[in-house]
Formats: sequence, structure tokens, C-alpha cells
Amino acid sequence: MTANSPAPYAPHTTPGIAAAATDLTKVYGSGDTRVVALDEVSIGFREGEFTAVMGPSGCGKSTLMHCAAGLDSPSSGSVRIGTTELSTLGDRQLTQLRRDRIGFIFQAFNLLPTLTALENITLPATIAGRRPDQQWLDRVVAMVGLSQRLGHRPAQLSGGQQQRVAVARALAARPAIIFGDEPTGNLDSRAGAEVLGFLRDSVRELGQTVVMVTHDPVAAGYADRVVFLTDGRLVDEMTRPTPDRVLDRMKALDTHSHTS
Ligand SMILES: Nc1ncnc2c1ncn2[C@@H]1O[C@H](COP(=O)(O)OP(=O)(O)OP(=O)(O)O)[C@@H](O)[C@H]1O
Repeated sequence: MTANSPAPYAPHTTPGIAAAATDLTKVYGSGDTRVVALDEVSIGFREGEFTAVMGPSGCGKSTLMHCAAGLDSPSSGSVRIGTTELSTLGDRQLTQLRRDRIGFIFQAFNLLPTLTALENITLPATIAGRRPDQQWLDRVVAMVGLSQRLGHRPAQLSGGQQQRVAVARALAARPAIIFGDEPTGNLDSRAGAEVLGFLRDSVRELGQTVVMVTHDPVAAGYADRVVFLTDGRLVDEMTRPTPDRVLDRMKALDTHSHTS
């Protein structure tokens, strides 16, 4: 197959798909240290859907997220954000695409300590030289309950509030898709539940597309769909998950991976 010919099945060409990976493979190292972190993974993320990515430690969750978000380049296969094929972009275009069309939420809140909450939220727009859409910004800020805290600096906010700032920052640019890597990993269960609730609201109320890597079945229970990775392969999928069902599926996969 040539680089330009269509894949035998191509989720990225389906309307309503915010992002898609096709036959995505990522190999780190070579010889004795060679690791196949992703092994021909094909997956589409539908617009307005909240997907959780789960699987045992080292199965390739972060690698999938990094490749899908254009933070890392695949060894082979393709990634599309909307209709844009990432491999066709140069470094500057890729940086621009990440800034304009992808939102990120990491375990560490990654806020700039000298800026206020509002300045942190609008920083990506400021860097891009754009005026934020005030109506949209008001809606996002109200949704994450930060209206009274906009003048505070990160050190004056709790961990949960800081992560809400990071959620608002990710939503502010109306990205095609938001990727979260363990976004509640540093939060206690109450603050984590709040942040997960806001992510779910952003999908239900604002039509946002969200993909979240998590180890936590409770967090996955907020998603519309859970995909399970094992050894760099997509092995299972669940719609309308509950924490109990996710936990059962993880146990089954764990048993299977130890007996196969
Ligand atoms: N930069 C790298 N160089 C070499 N190997 C790497 C690199 N990054 C990841 N790996 C390897 O690729 C595999 C997948 O790693 P990845 O971080 O994607 O897994 P994960 O499922 O996110 O793990 P965890 O849940 O522990 O965060 C692992 O075996 C890891 O050791």
C-alpha cells in the first residue's frame, strides 16, 4: 500500500470522527532494547464522545495519546485530527495544530505560577495573538465554577481548582479534541470527581470530544466508552461503562494476559 492509498478500513474518513489512528505502530529502541509500544492500533474518536483508555502499566496508553496528539511521531501508520493527516505537517504546522485544535490536560496542572487563573486560561489564545471569544470563555469559566477565582494565582488555589483552570484552558480554544493523561491522578477523590464531572459536562453540554488515559475504573465510569489496551494492542471496548463492569473487564484481561 502506498502512503496515499486508502487503508482497507479507514475510521478517519468517517464523518463525525474528531481524530483517528490507523495501523499506528510505535517502536522504541533497537536490538535488545527494542520495545513495541503500539502494535498496529486503529481507533477513531467520535465527535462529542468521552473515551477512556485503560490497560495495565506499560501497555502503551501514554504512547497512544502522545502519537494521537502529535506530541510524538509514530514509527508507521497514520494519525488524523479531523481531516488533517499529521505526517503531512512540518514542525511549525504541527505546533500550530496542537495549539489551535488540541487541548491537553496532564496529571501535573502545568499552570504558570506568575499568571492569574484567567491569564492561564487565555494564555494559548494570547500566544496565538487572538482575542478569546468572551461569550464562550464566560460559559466555560461558569461551567467549571471558577468565576470567583479568576484573579487568583495558582498558589492561591487548591489542587482541584488548579486542575479546573487547566480544564478551562483546554476548553477555551474550542479544540477539536481534548486529551487528558491521568487528569485526576494528583487529586483526592472529591476533587477528582468534580474535574471528571466537568469533563463529562463539556462533552454533554458543549459537544466537546475528550480522550482520557486512566488507571481508575471510577474515572472511566464517567466516559461514554472505554477502550482497553494490552501489550500495545487494542483488545477490548465497552460502551456505557460502570466502575464495576470496568473493574471486572480489567480483571478478566489481566487473567487472560497471564494465562496466554
Ligand atoms: N521514550 C521511550 N523509550 C523507550 N521505551 C519507551 C519510551 N516511552 C515508553 N516506552 C516503553 O513503551 C511501552 C509503553 O509505554 P507507555 O508509557 O505508553 O505505557 P502506559 O500504558 O502509559 O504505562 P503507565 O500506565 O505505566 O503510564 C513501555 O514498555 C515503556 O517502557
